Amino acid sequence: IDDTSLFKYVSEMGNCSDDMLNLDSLRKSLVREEDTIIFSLIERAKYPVNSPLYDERPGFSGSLFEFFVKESEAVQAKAGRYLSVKENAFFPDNLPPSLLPPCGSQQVLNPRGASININEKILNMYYKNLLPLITSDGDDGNYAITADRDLDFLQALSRRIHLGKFVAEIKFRESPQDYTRAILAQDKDSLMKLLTFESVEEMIKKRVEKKAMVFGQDVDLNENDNVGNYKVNPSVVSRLYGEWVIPLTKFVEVEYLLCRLD
Ligand SMILES: C=C(O[C@@H]1C=C(C(=O)O)C=C[C@H]1O)C(=O)O
Repeated sequence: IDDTSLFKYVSEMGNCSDDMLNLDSLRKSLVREEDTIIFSLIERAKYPVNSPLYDERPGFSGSLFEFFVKESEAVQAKAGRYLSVKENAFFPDNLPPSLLPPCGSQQVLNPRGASININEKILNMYYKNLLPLITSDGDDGNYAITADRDLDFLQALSRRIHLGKFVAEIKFRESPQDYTRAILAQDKDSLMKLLTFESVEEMIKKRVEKKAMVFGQDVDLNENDNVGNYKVNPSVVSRLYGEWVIPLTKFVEVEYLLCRLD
């Protein structure tokens, strides 16, 4: 197979509607995900760290948190959540099948790339880096509701980060020649350079900080009473994006591109 037919093959593979594969409209979805992420972060931060939730417990084959997530994901799998290529389970092994049939939507992604799931990485980052940053010390015993808030937040993070697959697909289709060269060489550094837009990243970090100020302020009827009182520290939200959300999205983009020609 020569280069020209390879480009033709890969550009035609998985045709789909224009707005699914348009960088501007996909970036609008990423902006909307920011709201979900910040609101769910505020909700989780309402509770202290509640660390016994994450400790191994006899009778649970793991922690109470793992039990909560696995059971919740089993219900959601039956209701068809994971039929969507945008949704990835945290514990994908042994999930029950969906009780609903697949909706027959078009596969726009490379099938191997579509199955990338970095939730284990996201979960490790959550335990190690995020929880200590966003929660206060302490244990108020509200484990089930805390686990529920954790899961909402984690699902929002995971959805945003895995949208990197679609971003990568669009970028590939926009410049197949440049990407194909780097993919054939399996050159991660070049792929990272090609897909990075620093000005977009800077704008995002500023915007999420501003959103955290707006969403996290106390609202009452006296003007200017609550300036500077935020439910989560806005600079933590900017850090969340700069150190984890954006790098992990780009990690997914690179992983997707590496197998785009398989
Ligand atoms: C997601 C994109 O790719 C990269 C990752 C970004 C992000 O995670 O927000 C932003 C810009 C790019 O460096 C994009 O181009 O929109």
